[in-house]
Parts: sequence; C-alpha cells; structure tokens
Amino acid sequence: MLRFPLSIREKSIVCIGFMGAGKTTVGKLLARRLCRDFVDIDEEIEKAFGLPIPQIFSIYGEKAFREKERELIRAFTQQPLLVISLGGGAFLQEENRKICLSNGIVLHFDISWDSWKQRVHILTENRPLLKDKTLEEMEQLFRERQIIYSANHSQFQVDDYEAPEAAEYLADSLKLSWDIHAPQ
Ligand SMILES: Nc1ncnc2c1ncn2[C@@H]1O[C@H](COP(=O)(O)OP(=O)(O)O)[C@@H](O)[C@H]1O
Ligand SMILES: O=C(O)C1=C[C@@H](OP(=O)(O)O)[C@@H](O)[C@H](O)C1
Ligand SMILES: [Mg+2]
Repeated sequence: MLRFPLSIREKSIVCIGFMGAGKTTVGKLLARRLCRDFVDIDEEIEKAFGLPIPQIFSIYGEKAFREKERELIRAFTQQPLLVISLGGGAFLQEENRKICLSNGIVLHFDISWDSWKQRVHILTENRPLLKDKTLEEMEQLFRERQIIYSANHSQFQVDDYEAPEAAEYLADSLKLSWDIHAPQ
C-alpha cells in the first residue's frame, strides 16, 4: 500500500491502448528519457508462468492470464517512479482501471484504425486475440475496445510519430506539465 500521497512528479506513468499501439516500444524509450525503470506487465506475466503469452493462453486459458495480469498490475502500481506498459486488454477489468487511475498517470496511446491496419502483419503472430481473426473481426474488436481506453488522464495520438519521436514528445509534455502543476 502507498503510505502517503505521491506528488505528481513521483507517480508512475501507465501506458494503455490497443494491441500494437506502441505501449511496449515507446514506454521503454520514455522510461529511458525520464531516467525511470520500465515494467512491461506482459513480460512480467511471461516470467511468472515461464512461458510466452500464446502458450499461457493455450495451456492455462485467458482467465488465468487475466488473474495474473491483475495481480501484477496491483503490485507494480504501488511503486512510484516507474513507466509501466499494460497489455491492451488490461483495462477491461474495472479494478485495473481504478488502481491505475488512482495511483498513476494514465496515458492512452491512441492509434487510428487506418494506421493500425498498416501494422497488422507484425502483430498477429504473438497475440492470441488476433490470431485466426479476419480484418473485419479485428476492426470490430478495435472499435469495441475504445470505450475502455477513455478512462485516462491524457491521450496521445501516435499515428504521426516514429517510436523515438513519440517518446521525446511524451517526455517533453510530461516535464512541461510537471513544471506547470508542481513547480520545484
Ligand atoms: N510509433 C511507432 N511507429 C511505427 N511502428 C511502431 C511504433 N511503435 C511501435 N511500433 C511497432 O509496432 C509493433 C507493436 O509495438 P508494441 O510496442 O509491441 O505495441 P503494444 O505494446 O502497444 O502492443 C512493434 O513491431 C513496434 O516496433
Ligand atoms: O489486448 C489484449 O487483450 C492483449 C494485449 C497484449 O498486449 P499488447 O497490447 O502489448 O499487445 C497481451 O496482453 C495479450 O496478448 C492480450
Ligand atoms: Mg505491449
């Protein structure tokens, strides 16, 4: 449990958004720019099971994956000064939304369907929820999921940025907002 309220400068940054929006890639670069440790919840789940995500889904099922996801989000969001990237389905669970919004700064990585479509070929292999889906079914999932990402503190349109530029933009914006809201 957090023992005292954190200042806005200390809160962990929590990256949310649809699969493939760039949460893992950009989150890692953002952490480096802010001199923070980076945690990818999917990677932590894989470590906990000792298996890659597609095998966790096929052997233990999505329910077990979601339970571990919730447990790890609860644990890591107690810590300050991290950049934490969640999986795209984490905000389906109300508990995850609540804990991230109260403990962290939640950034929505917002990607348009047109940009996302360009990435689909690199995404299907390791993401069980995309495997065996038609493009139309993926679009339906993409649109259904948008509502859960509206639970955020700030959103960032990723379409026009390569990953390093996205991290630079986010780091600069965060620092500016800290200077305005919590001048040192
Ligand atoms: N801003 C970007 N521009 C172009 N490609 C990107 C960008 N961000 C991520 N990618 C690529 O998209 C794929 C998915 O990125 P990833 O960070 O794993 O997304 P997420 O964690 O949101 O699922 C990776 O192959 C990554 O290299
Ligand atoms: O949207 C989802 O339900 C999922 C997103 C994935 O993470 P990324 O969003 O990092 O791809 C991963 O957690 C798992 O395959 C399920
Ligand atoms: Mg990821």
